[in-house]
Amino acid sequence: MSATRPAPIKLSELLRRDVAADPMITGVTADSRKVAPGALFVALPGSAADGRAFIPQALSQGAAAVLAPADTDARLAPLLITSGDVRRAYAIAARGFYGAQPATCVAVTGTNGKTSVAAFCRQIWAALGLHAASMGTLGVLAQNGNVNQELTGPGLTSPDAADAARMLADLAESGVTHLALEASSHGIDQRRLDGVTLQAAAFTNLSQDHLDYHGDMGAYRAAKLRLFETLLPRGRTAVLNADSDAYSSFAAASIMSGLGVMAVGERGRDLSLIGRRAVPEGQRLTIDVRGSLHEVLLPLAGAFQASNALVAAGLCIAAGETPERVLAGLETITGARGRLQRIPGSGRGEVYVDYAHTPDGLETVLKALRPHATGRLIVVFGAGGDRDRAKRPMMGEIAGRLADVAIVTDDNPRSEDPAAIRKAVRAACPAAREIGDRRAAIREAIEMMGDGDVVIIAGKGHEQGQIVGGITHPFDDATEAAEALRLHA
Ligand SMILES: CC(=O)N[C@H]1[C@@H](OP(=O)(O)OP(=O)(O)OC[C@H]2O[C@@H](n3ccc(=O)[nH]c3=O)[C@H](O)[C@@H]2O)O[C@H](CO)[C@@H](O)[C@@H]1O[C@H](C)C(=O)N[C@@H](C)C(=O)N[C@H](CCC(=O)O)C(=O)O
Ligand SMILES: Nc1ncnc2c1ncn2[C@@H]1O[C@H](COP(=O)(O)OP(=O)(O)OP(=O)(O)O)[C@@H](O)[C@H]1O
Ligand SMILES: N[C@H](CCC[C@H](N)C(=O)O)C(=O)O
Ligand SMILES: [Mg+2]
Repeated sequence: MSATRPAPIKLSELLRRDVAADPMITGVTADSRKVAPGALFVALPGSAADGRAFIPQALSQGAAAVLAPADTDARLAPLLITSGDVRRAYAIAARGFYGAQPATCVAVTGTNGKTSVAAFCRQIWAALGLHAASMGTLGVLAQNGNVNQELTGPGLTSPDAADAARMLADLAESGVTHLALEASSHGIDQRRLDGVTLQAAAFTNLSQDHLDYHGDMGAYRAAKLRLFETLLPRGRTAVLNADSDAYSSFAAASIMSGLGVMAVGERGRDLSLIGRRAVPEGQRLTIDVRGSLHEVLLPLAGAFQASNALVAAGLCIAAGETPERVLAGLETITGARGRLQRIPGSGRGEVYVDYAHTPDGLETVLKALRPHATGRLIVVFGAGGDRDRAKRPMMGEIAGRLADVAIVTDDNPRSEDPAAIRKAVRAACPAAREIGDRRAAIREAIEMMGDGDVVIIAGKGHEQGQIVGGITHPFDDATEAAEALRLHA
């Protein structure tokens, strides 16, 4: 991606407050290793380290000023500015420094479906002739007509605030006018997107994930609600999936925050899904847009993709496009990489790679594929290390109940003992097979696949590595599945 080099700006202008001295600031970063002369270093207390420990390093590398939490010792830096919400101050300063952003930015939050919704928005806008982009788990993808460009590769779902501000400025400079961002609960909680001006925001669903970070579902929901309560300016539109159990709390919070609510889904009153029929090319949707009926051929399978499609359509409408044009755009979309991705190459059954890594995601994808299996439904899955442990038996129970054959394998054990993770998963599906080596597990599933069987390889989707200890070993489910299909042709 082209590196935007904004002009230096006075510290007082950047922070919009009086300061003891007013140097010209040449960069904004929360990482001491990236400090260049003239930078504003933002010292953030984090989960693994306290950024204040790196103030001496930042100063020695030429930091012109330091922004830090309110309780920071003033003697730590010659020019120290404090803030009661230093992460928010960081995001706003980064935005101020980099300046530009695409004119229309929308954000989507929810446990599952963010990547899909962001990808759908980008494609709908591109189908309407707009220069569009998406930013999230798959990186930054830009689309202008039929030209697709991967500007950055997969990384955090919501990037660090300074990275996000720089990428938004780069996108604006390259002519992108419409951007859909994924807002992860970590990202919202850590204020990574507080500098982005949003035209609309959406919510897909809320189910269990990330309790290792948030502690309980109330705190997890509160993080997601912050997108509507704090980040989306009053008067704008919250696009909410009315089929989610959490809909009413998101609708109430949005109304209390002075937002308009666009309710979408089978129970949605604004974009209402009144009919859905599977066809070989995907599914035919009948959508009621405030009294006018529209037929849409969505070229994707699965009820959850219809739900994501409605949320994406709602966002594009809330951001200014007409329903007719947006619904026509839906007919052109393709699925996001690694989300219910069909791997070609078998005359016997069907093989899919999918990113289901939560209980609800796994249940949803198994239910979506069941109608495709005239034979058995075979699932290969695991659970991530250093992540929410309560998910493990829940995912095991779901696989045991909804699949005919479940194979428990490894999915990024990280610092944990892989066998212990598999044991926790299998506690709820004792009949499952256990094959720790993911390649062997995939080969076993494909070897046993017979006519009419469907194999689903869940959990890693687009990921290109298996993280064991601190090492990422190259690994790609789609490549492995294709190779296994070749071996067992
Ligand atoms: C728990 C978590 O979210 N951590 C993220 C967070 O780290 P942190 O603030 O806790 O940072 P830390 O490592 O404790 O360090 C504190 C501060 O010291 C600074 N530092 C550190 C070392 C040094 O030498 N110099 C220095 O200045 C760091 O830059 C940081 O500002 O901020 C960092 C910078 O933005 C992130 O890289 C880091 O992501 C870690 C690697 C991570 O794995 N995050 C995952 C859990 C995550 O955020 N996932 C979400 C959700 C995915 C989903 O949707 O399911 C995502 O948005 O991707
Ligand atoms: N609306 C939905 N409801 C339930 N499950 C879904 C939905 N959309 C997608 N999924 C499942 O969740 C998986 C992840 O989908 P997607 O990547 O779009 O979600 P995400 O919210 O971006 O995830 P992450 O938090 O990891 O970024 C999919 O592969 C699918 O199995
Ligand atoms: N954004 C999610 C992705 C999980 C993907 C799965 N493969 C795993 O490693 O658990 C997380 O970081 O929790
Ligand atoms: Mg995502």
